[in-house]
Amino acid sequence: MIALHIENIYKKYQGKPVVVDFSLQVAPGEVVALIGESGSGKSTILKMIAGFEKPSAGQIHLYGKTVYSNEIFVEPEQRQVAMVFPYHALFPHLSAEKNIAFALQHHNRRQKRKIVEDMLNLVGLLEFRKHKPHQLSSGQLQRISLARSLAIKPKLLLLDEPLSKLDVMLKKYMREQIKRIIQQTQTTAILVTHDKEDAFVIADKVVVIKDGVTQQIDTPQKIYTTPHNEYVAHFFGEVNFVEGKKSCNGYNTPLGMIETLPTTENCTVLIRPENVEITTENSDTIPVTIVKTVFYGAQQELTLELENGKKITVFIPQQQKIEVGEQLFCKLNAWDKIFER
Ligand SMILES: Nc1ncnc2c1ncn2[C@@H]1O[C@H](COP(=O)(O)OP(=O)(O)OP(=O)(O)O)[C@@H](O)[C@H]1O
Repeated sequence: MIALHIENIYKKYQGKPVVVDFSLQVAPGEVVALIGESGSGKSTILKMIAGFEKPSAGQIHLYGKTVYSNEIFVEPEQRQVAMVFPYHALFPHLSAEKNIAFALQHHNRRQKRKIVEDMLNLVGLLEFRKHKPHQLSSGQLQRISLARSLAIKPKLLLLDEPLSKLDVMLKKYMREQIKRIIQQTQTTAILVTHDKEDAFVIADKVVVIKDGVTQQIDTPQKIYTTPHNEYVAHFFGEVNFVEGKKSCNGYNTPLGMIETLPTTENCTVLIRPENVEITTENSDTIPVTIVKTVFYGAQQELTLELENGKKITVFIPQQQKIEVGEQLFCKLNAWDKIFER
């Protein structure tokens, strides 16, 4: 059984395509993150799943039932889909428990009390049940909002940038809380984010979108280690690209020989900053000049200039003392991916 099956949906606004031939299958209990730059069409996809927007073409099925096609449009309230927004959107005059109970219009009092208590326990806020929104912190508000969405046992939970308004420390904590709560309730969920850590920590599967077009659908590990293209590689952190030319036992690059079986004349090699080492050793190494250093706490980021003028970014431990202007050497410890051309 597939929980959510999206087939080739398109969306245009004023003639401009914002979602192009988007397809996705989500298994029950799976958590999928849609990630992309601002304006890439993520929220539009979420709105089409919820039924707040109609696709220009394509089909959407929820647990085998078609909720959108040329002939069919199931209203949002009939889809059993819940949505969590970055702004918690709780009623300010109602307590936490009443906000959660509000979603449970079709239950009797006893059922309501039980579900509300279960939900407050789930999000770890039972003792705050009588608090009104203004008496709760941002993280607590977001957890109550999640509890309210989950109270109706939705077939699908849609999370639109739920952590974007939180500070860094709270974001990290809430990421883990959301993951735990979703796992514990075995909820099928789609998360929209532009933060790679949200996607990597919370999701089982990540969809990278650029200008409405899917670039890759994969596990977080595969997205990071085997990106389909240079855009995906770039999106998930600092990367270097160097040009390679075919030679008898690999590709020749400005960072040395990459030993592999060359299949094309030219290639671009993806090298992550952690795979380049700085050394004073001048044999089997490449001479470089340090042109920039940036302190990031546990590590520092260096910009190196090769003899041909090409600049490379590397990360080194904070303890290694290196100054701008120093002439040193670098060594390639590993390469990440070859894009053949
Ligand atoms: N109702 C609308 N009418 C016209 N254009 C719209 C409408 N809603 C969204 N758009 C446009 O569609 C494109 C995709 O918007 P969308 O909100 O889906 O992107 P997003 O990836 O979610 O961005 P963000 O991360 O900033 O929320 C944008 O160019 C946006 O301006």
